[in-house]
Amino acid sequence: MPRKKKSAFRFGNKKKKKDEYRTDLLEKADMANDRFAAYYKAQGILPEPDWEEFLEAMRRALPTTFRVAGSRLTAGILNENIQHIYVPSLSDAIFEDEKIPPPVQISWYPEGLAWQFNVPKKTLRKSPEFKRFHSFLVFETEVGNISRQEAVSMLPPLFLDVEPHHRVMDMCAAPGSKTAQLLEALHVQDDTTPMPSGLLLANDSDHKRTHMLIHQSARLPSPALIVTNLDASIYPVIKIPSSTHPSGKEQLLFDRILCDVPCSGDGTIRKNVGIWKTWTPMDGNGLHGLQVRILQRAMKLLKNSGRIVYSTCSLNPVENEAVIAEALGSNAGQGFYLVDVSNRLPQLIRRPGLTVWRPTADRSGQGTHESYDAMMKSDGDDSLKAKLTEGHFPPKNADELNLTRCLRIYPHLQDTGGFFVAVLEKGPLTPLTSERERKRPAGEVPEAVEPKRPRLDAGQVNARADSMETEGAFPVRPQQPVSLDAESLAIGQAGDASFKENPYTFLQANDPILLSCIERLQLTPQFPSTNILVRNPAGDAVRSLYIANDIVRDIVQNNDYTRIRLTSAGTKVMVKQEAGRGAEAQYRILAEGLPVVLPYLDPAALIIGDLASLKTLVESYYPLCTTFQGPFREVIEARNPGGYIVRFPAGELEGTILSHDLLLPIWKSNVSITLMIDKKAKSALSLRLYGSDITSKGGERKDDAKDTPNIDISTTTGE
Ligand SMILES: C[S@@+](CC[C@H](N)C(=O)[O-])C[C@H]1O[C@@H](n2cnc3c(N)ncnc32)[C@H](O)[C@@H]1O
Repeated sequence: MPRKKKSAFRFGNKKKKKDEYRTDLLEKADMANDRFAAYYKAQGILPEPDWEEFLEAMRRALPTTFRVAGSRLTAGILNENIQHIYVPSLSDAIFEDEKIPPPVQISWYPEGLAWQFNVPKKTLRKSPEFKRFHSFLVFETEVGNISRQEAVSMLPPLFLDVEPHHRVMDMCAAPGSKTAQLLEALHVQDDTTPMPSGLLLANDSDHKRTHMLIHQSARLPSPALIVTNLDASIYPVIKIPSSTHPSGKEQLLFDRILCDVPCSGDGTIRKNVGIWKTWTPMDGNGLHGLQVRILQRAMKLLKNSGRIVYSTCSLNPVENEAVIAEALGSNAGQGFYLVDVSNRLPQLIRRPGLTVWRPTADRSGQGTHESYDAMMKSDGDDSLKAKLTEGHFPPKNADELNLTRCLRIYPHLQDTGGFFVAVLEKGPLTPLTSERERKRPAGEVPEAVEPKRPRLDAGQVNARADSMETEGAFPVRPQQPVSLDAESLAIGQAGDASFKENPYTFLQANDPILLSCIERLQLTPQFPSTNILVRNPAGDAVRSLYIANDIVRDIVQNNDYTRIRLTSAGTKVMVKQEAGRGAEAQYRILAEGLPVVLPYLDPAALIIGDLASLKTLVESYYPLCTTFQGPFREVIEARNPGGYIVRFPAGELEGTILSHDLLLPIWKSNVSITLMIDKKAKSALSLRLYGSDITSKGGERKDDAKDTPNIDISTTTGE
């Protein structure tokens, strides 16, 4: 429940202005917690002179930050629009006699694609200069071209260095802001190769949240994406065909793994101000065990020479350096080490990881101990001592582990949230492990890699809120409990009957529906017919056809879908469309599936449009074919009812500039056509092209195209 706004007047005018940015006012005097102060001072996370500045920053509202997302081409165009149209138009903005600062680029984010601005929401909505920018942000966010994400939350994917051929796992992925970044990296060569050979396996143990993740990732539709719903700490072996043995299978190992683990989230206190009231050292203590097990599991799933990024939005060393140290300690001899990333993102101000810290099981934050032995020898309550393990404490070999290579980000350094990142790599095999590998018969899945049943932490763990949910994109409580119940722990080799999602089935390449689809849509012989899936128990081509790349197909075909709790695979590319009066239903290519299908579309199938026709299609929902002029009208009048792709060549008309060719799907009925993109995407396109939303609202018919079916142009996923 949002807190009731309290008056900010008692701070006087100057203070009031700063607090205007808050949506959830808690009086500044209440933004204090003795337990927090006692504990973090004892940890020595900062030099004493920095403490007040740090606390002051922790109490200020977080600036709005966003990232220009989506495909490289769209991102480039949008970023130029922000830089050359919106920023200049906002440079002299005055609101209530005060000059408002325009958005600025976040200095350390590559290619200037991330932005920060400190403007109260009220100003955004009321000031005319900001209103247009606000609409732009809203529409482009809706269509996935802009991701409102906390600046520090953008860091882990940057350190992961994902390439299009990598097999990547995002172990705790929901709601998916980092998954989106990883997908973008996987698709970075989309202009030439829209079907990357790599994989992104995004997982979350919370079923509801996996659906947020799917919704979120649908904004960058990918044939390389799989979503599963499992406990990452006991993630099962995924089998794929052996690369060396024709009929054998091998374990899927990953080149890159992101462990953005559940944490206490005290680094998000600037937006989750409720943490001020509730924080105790026990929040982090209780999560340490799960965090270690997730990281240890990731280490088992990593290829040699692979990379793991471990991150939290917590400042607590027990959730950070202690986890890294314990996981490295338990994998000694496996070639893991902390990577020195001090030369990466030079504009990012960071502090080194800690080598000493002082855990406590005392809720007051007092009674900290330098080591496990010291705690055990101390007077005090044994039941409290039992809450801490040796792993909560600094290891004796902290220097050897290079814990200072971890990154700590503090709010006062660059006006961000608090964050922790560690980059781990696995070097080449040690002689001992190489020997074991050599002895295993070719193609055999090693048994030892299946996770053991872990020791359970007492009670439940709290999943921390991440940027998207608290920024209002999803109505989820920030501290959602995730239970580690016996059932989820039992997922091993056997299927999971409690899993209720529909299975995916690949169509035969000679499936008659698929063949007729290929013929009607004029797809070339190179179209990957063996990579088309449907989602229903019978495996029938019902309403939607999905496409997956080869590695996704291998996973779906070689693993029981209930065992891996397969929640999503590949991306939807075609749907069956009712064709209206008397005509037969047929499949059409979805706008979001177009980038993947386009390379297989016979160029003769494309209709060439013009900028005047584009404007008509954007303005109205079902314009009659007779509304159009010239060659475009001739071509569409000659076509049978059905779905087509129109190429609008780059050009200029009456001040409207189309800088790149635009490809859009249309549906042609007997007498009218309609643009097959959803309303928000259409509004975003309109704003980009014409500077305002010229679309007719609500999709009412402005003509008498009575034969036009009511077309569902939503972009939701699922059958
Ligand atoms: C910090 S959030 C992840 C945020 C996400 N990476 C993003 O950028 O949007 C942690 C996530 O871990 C999930 N989680 C908690 N326990 C888990 C477990 N044992 N296995 C997998 N996911 C878990 C929670 O449901 C939550 O979505």
